Amino acid sequence: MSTISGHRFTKGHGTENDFVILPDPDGELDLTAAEVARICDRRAGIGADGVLRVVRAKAAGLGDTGAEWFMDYRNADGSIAEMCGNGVRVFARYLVDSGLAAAGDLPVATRGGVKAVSLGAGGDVTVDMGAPEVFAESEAVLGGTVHRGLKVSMGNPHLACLIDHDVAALDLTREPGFSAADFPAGVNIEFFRPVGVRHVAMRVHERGSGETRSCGTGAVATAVAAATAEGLDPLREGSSWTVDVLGGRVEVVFDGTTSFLRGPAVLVADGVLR
Ligand SMILES: N[C@@H](CCC[C@H](N)C(=O)O)C(=O)O
Repeated sequence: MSTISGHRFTKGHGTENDFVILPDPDGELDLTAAEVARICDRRAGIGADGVLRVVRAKAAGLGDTGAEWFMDYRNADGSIAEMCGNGVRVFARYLVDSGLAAAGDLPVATRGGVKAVSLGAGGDVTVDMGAPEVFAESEAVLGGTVHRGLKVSMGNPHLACLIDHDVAALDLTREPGFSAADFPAGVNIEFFRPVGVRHVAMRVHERGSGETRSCGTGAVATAVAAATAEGLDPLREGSSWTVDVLGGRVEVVFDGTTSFLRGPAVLVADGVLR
């Protein structure tokens, strides 16, 4: 197994949820949590919310999933997560821009299942995020205030809390409190407020990464909670949502069967790790 020293990387982001992309087609990189944390360090490293290791599904030991590529996603603290909605869009952009896949429709294997990603002629990338799993309500505690929220799984765990004031006023420098009984593996916590018709503003504290400027799975979980708060059933009724995040805007569509996430995915730099 090789070390990461001398390894090539690409930096990219989706609405400023940023990632270091490590190409490892043959699965030779034995990436440790400490190495990921060092890469993601914003002062001593390159800086990112997470790492996307690009590995052939076969080399990752996956059976026949129908996807040639596996997104090995890691949070900034080195922990592993099942899914990353912005990450998989940036991952697909990387595959296409580096000639590893053709534009159009592209299946990508993740720990949360195979996701169908499509890259059109413009800069936006859309991913079929699958049907959200909706559970009961739970609570987050922020600055001594208890916020009720909806527990949603997008492959990874979310608690989406509707609040009644501007999301800009929130202090997310520290992890909000949550029920360890409801979320034994930790949770990504979204706070959102309606700002228009089927249009919400959201901020997020991500498990393993802290506050980020966007979260794709979180945007879908938020749209689920916003639709539910309006008396809609996002699993059965179609609706489209605009989600404003600190790093821009993404769109979420429910078609009665599945959910789609659309937004920009941008590559900004290439380099070599020392
Ligand atoms: N930013 C991602 C989610 C990344 C994983 C998350 N921090 C977790 O631990 O579940 C997204 O765009 O979905």
